[in-house]
Amino acid sequence: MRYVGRMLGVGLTNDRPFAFYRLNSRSFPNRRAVIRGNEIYIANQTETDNPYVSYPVVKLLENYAVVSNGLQTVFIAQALEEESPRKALIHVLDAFDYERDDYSTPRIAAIVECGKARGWLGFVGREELWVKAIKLEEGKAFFTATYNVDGIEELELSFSNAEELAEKVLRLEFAHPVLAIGVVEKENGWGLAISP
Ligand SMILES: NC(=O)c1ncn([C@@H]2O[C@H](COP(=O)(O)O)[C@@H](O)[C@H]2O)c1NC=O
Repeated sequence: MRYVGRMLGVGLTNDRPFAFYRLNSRSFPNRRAVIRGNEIYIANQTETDNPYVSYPVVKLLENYAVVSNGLQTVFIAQALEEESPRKALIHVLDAFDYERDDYSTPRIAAIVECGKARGWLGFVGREELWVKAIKLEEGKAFFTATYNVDGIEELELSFSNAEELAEKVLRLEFAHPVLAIGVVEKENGWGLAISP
């Protein structure tokens, strides 16, 4: 089974944008996701000095939802107060750059906007930095990942709420699943769910 490390995506269902995150991990499988107000944190449960395994993974703003695999989540959210999603991703991913670990693990990020059939994905690795605005299509998701995904891939996803999205994402066939998070635009804001 393919190992993609951390993966995140954006999509559209029932005319509303959604985003998801799936944490796959070979080295640090003992992790939890914790909702605190309008943010979700990944908390590693074992003793380590690795600085990359506990981090804010989701931040919700009134009009945007930001998802990423590291500390950049909060900086992207902050940049969105002044800049477009495209500029926010370019500036923050360029500033943070890839992780200085044994794998030069890329930093990845996604943004969706309330009421818009548009999403943004970004990636910074050792060899490349890219940001793409994506026209979302009903029933489809577009995702990227830290390892073994070339750019952006598509998959079919249909669900009726954030819980079901998180469950379906966790069932996708990629190796070493730990947890999944669903973020869905609702009538009055964002819905969040974590699986398991
Ligand atoms: N964000 C994360 O959840 C995360 N988990 C692991 N990493 C980094 O990636 C390295 C490889 O981890 P793994 O073997 O679990 O794929 C880890 O040593 C760590 O530096 C992460 N950094 C980026 O994805």
